[in-house]
Amino acid sequence: MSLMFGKARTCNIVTVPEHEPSECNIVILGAMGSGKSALTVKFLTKRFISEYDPNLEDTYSSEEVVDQQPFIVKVMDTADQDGPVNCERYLSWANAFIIVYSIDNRNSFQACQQYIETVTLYSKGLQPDTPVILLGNKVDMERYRQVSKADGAALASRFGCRFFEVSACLDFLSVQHIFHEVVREVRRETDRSIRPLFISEDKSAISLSSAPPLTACYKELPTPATAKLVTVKSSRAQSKRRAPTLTLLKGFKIF
Ligand SMILES: Nc1nc2c(ncn2[C@@H]2O[C@H](COP(=O)(O)OP(=O)(O)OP(=O)(O)O)[C@@H](O)[C@H]2O)c(=O)[nH]1
Repeated sequence: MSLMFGKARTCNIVTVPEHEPSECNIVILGAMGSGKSALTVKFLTKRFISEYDPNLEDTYSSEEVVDQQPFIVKVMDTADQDGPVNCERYLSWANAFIIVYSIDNRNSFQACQQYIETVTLYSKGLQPDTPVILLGNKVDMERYRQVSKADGAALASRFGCRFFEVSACLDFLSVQHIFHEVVREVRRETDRSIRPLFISEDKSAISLSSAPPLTACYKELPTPATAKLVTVKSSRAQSKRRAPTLTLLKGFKIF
């Protein structure tokens, strides 16, 4: 078991028995209203939510197949109210971060910088590296765009992050593609950190290409709610919104 809090991250690299999926913990960060929950639910259920409980924060789990390899993807949909505070709960748990802003809200973009700085500072020097993906959401709101694609790309490149734009309310495959790209990044980083080149006696380099599949670093807490059929285990507060909607999966109200 590795520690949940504190900077010293123990990397439990374990050999995965054949047929057992690897695990990948993804944390979604960003300003309130940027679309973190909508993206999470779209990925898990292929559906777009337009009303939700902004105080809910939980972790969901979904079985995914990425490049013919099974993964258990755990997604923590965070609910920070005022930027990155009390980040310990996710920093040491994450294998990757998706930092979301809304392209029609400049403030949400500015908030991303703080998140990127926080997570990159934390991850500096850790092995494997923790990929960070910057994601401009709500491209369906092009008319109201306040953050150009070039601005998004520039911020991402400043911190060495991948960058995408998407809409949680448009096609599912684009959203799924981003989550799968995150899994690929994590797998690449994990492979890079656990498959060093060995110099044999005759000085020729051989890689461990025949090594069995290995998991990403998986930290045991927090316990995820099981998803695909998502369940929500906890609420930090009662919902502020009381629209007459079908309440499905507890927190998420899907029209
Ligand atoms: N037009 C449009 N609206 C979106 C999109 N994604 C989310 N929304 C809407 O934006 C609002 C905020 O979305 P959420 O997913 O709840 O945002 P959040 O980042 O989880 O917000 P907090 O829980 O408050 O941190 C909701 O009204 C959503 O319906 C999108 O891609 N396009």
